[in-house]
Amino acid sequence: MNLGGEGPPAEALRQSLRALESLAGPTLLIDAQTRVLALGAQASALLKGRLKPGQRLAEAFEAGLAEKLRTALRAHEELPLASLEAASPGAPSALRLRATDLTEGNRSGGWAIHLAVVPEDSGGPEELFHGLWTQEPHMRRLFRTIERAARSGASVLVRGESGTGKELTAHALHTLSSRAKGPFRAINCAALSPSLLESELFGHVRGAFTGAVRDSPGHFRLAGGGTLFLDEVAEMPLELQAKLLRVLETHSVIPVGGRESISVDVRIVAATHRALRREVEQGRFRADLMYRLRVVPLFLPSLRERPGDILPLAGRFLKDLNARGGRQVLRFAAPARRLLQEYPWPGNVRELRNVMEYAHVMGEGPVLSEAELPPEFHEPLSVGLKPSNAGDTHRPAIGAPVSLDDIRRALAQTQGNRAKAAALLGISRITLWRRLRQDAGPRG
Ligand SMILES: Nc1ncnc2c1ncn2[C@@H]1O[C@H](COP(=O)(O)OP(=O)(O)OP(=O)(O)O)[C@@H](O)[C@H]1O
Repeated sequence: MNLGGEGPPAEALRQSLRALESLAGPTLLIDAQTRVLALGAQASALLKGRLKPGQRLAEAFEAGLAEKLRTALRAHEELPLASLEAASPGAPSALRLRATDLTEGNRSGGWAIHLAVVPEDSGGPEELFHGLWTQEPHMRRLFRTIERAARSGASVLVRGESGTGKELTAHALHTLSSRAKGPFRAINCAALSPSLLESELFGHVRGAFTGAVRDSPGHFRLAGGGTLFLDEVAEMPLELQAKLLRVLETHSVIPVGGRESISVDVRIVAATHRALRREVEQGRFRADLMYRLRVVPLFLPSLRERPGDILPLAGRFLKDLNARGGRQVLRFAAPARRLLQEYPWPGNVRELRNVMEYAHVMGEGPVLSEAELPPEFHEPLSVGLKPSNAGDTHRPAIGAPVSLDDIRRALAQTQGNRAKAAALLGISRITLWRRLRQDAGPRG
């Protein structure tokens, strides 16, 4: 086994792998080029010796899976980043892969890949948990983690793409906590200008700025005894991050324009679609605040990563729509099922609900056909919505000009929400607005 000159001694590595396997199950380590560095005994047995150190993943798995895996690995997630299912050749079951990025700073460390066998029919028992429905075992395990985190009272950071249920999760954490009788307040840090966000969060005193005609308590005080949900926390400007950290450390706020600090008793649940660790590395987020917020990190998988949930969830939304009267949809036509299953769902469950509403209204009769699905289902993937992978694939390189196409894609992905689209692209709302106006200019 050649691990290169700098690697750990083979025996130490074998021991680490043994330990890893006893904690996380079958595990293998690969380098940045997806070449296998080492396999644990469990992984080796599971793969029936098909994969050997030195081999690339593509040599052991069918081409489609190797490509999917590479795409997921390139996305550079900090937590279990992808569950990829594929028929493992020669076996009646499917293999699920979860990868953890081992990169430290600029030094690419490759990935640890954890393997699990899932039965061909992975549809396990279903569960509806505080508005979140699933039949995916991984999601059900997440629900148990939410229950435990709720009881602990620790700060929770929820990570997931738009529409994956971050706010529902925050609400569940509140409802299941000892603060359930207190208020639940939510604020979207991407939707407000920095000064408005500051006064909305921390409050202001009368006369603090033009228009401040009376004192305002701010969300921290309004959420007293309860939970404050800070959505899209990564979009918070650095100076406000410093102020937020101070509030969390001192348990007190000083309203804008005020002198007195006022004590507050609030549990924070924060959410973001970004990898906070990467934001910290790039100087956009304070490391001390990240550690403060992510005492318990929770990762909500995208709908693409739990394809078994797509059709049952679509069916549930249709049932709700049928119950309103009017059209009664009883089943999907086979091509519609296929399109729903293959679509990348950049807007996740929220988008699925909207698509079902559209189709329910647009069509007639008991069978929902592919023609009733919205236009994006009939465009080639290259011009339609691509999987967003936490939105970051649509973010142009820093300093690169943002094209109108980038803006259109981001707007489609955020269902027309300009603040979120601008945040996704890493530009200000004003720049986004100007760019759209420039485009509209010649036409009127
Ligand atoms: N697992 C799920 N089961 C049923 N409905 C879901 C599920 N996940 C999300 N939804 C639906 O999607 C909607 C959006 O959920 P939520 O607001 O929690 O997402 P979010 O991740 O906070 O989105 P955003 O980041 O865009 O604010 C919910 O109102 C609900 O209808």
